[in-house]
Amino acid sequence: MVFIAILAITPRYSQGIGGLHVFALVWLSLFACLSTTASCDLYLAQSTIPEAGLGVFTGISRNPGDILGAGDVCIPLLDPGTHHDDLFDPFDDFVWMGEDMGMKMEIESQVKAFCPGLDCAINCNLALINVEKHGVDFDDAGLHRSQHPGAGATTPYFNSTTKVKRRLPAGGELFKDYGDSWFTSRQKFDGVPLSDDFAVAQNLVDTAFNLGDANTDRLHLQHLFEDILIPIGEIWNLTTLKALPSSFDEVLIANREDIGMTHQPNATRSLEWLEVNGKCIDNIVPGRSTIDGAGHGAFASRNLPKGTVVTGTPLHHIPFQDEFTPMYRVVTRGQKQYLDRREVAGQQLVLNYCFGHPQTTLLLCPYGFGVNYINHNRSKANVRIRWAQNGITSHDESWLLKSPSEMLAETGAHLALDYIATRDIKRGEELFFDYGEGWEKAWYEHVKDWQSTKFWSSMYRNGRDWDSELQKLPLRTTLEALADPYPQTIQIRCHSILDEDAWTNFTRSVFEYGYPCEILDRVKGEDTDYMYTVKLTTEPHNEYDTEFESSETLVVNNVPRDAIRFVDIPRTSDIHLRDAFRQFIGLPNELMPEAWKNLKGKA
Ligand SMILES: C[S@@+](CC[C@H](N)C(=O)[O-])C[C@H]1O[C@@H](n2cnc3c(N)ncnc32)[C@H](O)[C@@H]1O
Repeated sequence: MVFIAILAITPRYSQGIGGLHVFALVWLSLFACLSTTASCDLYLAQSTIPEAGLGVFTGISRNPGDILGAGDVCIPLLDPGTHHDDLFDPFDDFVWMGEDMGMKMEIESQVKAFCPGLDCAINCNLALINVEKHGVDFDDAGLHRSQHPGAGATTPYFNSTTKVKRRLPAGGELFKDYGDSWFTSRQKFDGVPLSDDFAVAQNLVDTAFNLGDANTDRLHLQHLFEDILIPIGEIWNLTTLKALPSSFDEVLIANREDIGMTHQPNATRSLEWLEVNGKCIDNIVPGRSTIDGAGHGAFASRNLPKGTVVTGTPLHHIPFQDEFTPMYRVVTRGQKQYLDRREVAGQQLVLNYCFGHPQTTLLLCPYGFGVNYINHNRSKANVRIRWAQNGITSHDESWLLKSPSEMLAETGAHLALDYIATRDIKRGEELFFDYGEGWEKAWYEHVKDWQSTKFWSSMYRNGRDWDSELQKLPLRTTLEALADPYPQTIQIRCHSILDEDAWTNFTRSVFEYGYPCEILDRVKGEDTDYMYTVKLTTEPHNEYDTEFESSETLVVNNVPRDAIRFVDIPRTSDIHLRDAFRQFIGLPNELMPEAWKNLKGKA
């Protein structure tokens, strides 16, 4: 997403071929790619949008509804704007609202979601949105805080997938909608057409064609577009005019299909080009690790002969780790909570997913596909890492000569790693690499220290587990809960659609949160489940929710159980555990450049 859409300067394909032929040629050339067998279903390669960095391409044609990608992790970044100095945020252009990834209840303030893989690498082209976010699952991989030293050390938000919205030819670049505000909030995109501009331009094309018989009036139409509207668009800096097709051939395509299709040729690369210049990114599927307590792991999706580049990953650079990963203590004064910046209470979970080295302050966080699932195992290691080839997947060798301070000025990916199979790997085998001696030592020490405290939390269950376990039991009223309370880590929330005649049930998706509510009463009909009377407190206007200006209390009757759910209280989930394991992955000594060693002699 430093990978950016710069629609205004996207070059158009050449003009001057007869309209209908152009249309046929477009599709012929797009689907000619199909005759070549792709060895890979998804590639990472230079975007077709100029200056937009990397992009993701499909190796096969896709239809609406197809699910792409094996599903990557999503890592919560807790209140990052508060915990770290705002001077440098390497993740800024690469994160989603935590709320959209099911993370809203992690803390009461802002949570952002760092979702490597497709979520990080797909660019936005507002004229040709062809994919959308499909969903994230929640699964703590069976790591219970009373039994596993690994509880809270891995993200439970995983399997983040992407769905196809419109037909894609083999070789087509994927584009997701970042929303108009992503463009309007960045000065460099001033004058870029927004989604409404494309809608109006499409309407203009369709209206012009509807004015008369397209065959008899064709010359008039051609004149209208070529001699009037397109030149006016070049003179006047109107975004709607810029959204119009740039030739009459394209107008014909826009009328026959839609404006998006006029952008498809420029957004498509040949499979031969992708094989040479891209990196295959679908060799990995996630699953529960075969290592007890390690959470999820990465598995080979196909046989991978020794020497195969299993995957490649660009890296976010954090020049000074201490300015990004520490989390400060939260102090409560009256009704308000403050961060005490004098006391570091822990580290952001993302640390466990990044590479570091004791001799440098630099942290490198991979956002490639599936790489964040690969666990440590020295004896069973079947992949190793090496620097990517210069110029491929954003790797710039000159960055191996820069000091961490010199990296401060720039965000975006400038370094990249390849993961190489060190032996033949069979489809379905778990992938491992060596995180290094430092990591292993830290892990064993953590396991040793952790064991003494494991009994205190044996009763803990997260809100989602409570919700499904108590699904069939009547909910306790507030009075009953005084005598028989629910655990202090959970709260009850009711669906936010308040119309009593149309109660909307929670779908159990991770994205719905509702409002805090109390159960005042319940009644059971003869043939019906319990219905509840609830007191619901709407949440005041905040950046996510514009419905209520201030908090209101409402009593609602006849609320079904499916419109009520248990949710974690903020800051109580496993990732907030004080003794959760935090340790970066060791960058091997042989990959560690001298220029980065700003802690040499101090460590
Ligand atoms: C890059 S993540 C690997 C993916 C992770 N297992 C997950 O579920 O998201 C690194 C973290 O995985 C866990 N891990 C990796 N290898 C492990 C091992 N051999 N034993 C225990 N935990 C391991 C640790 O919590 C580590 O900090």
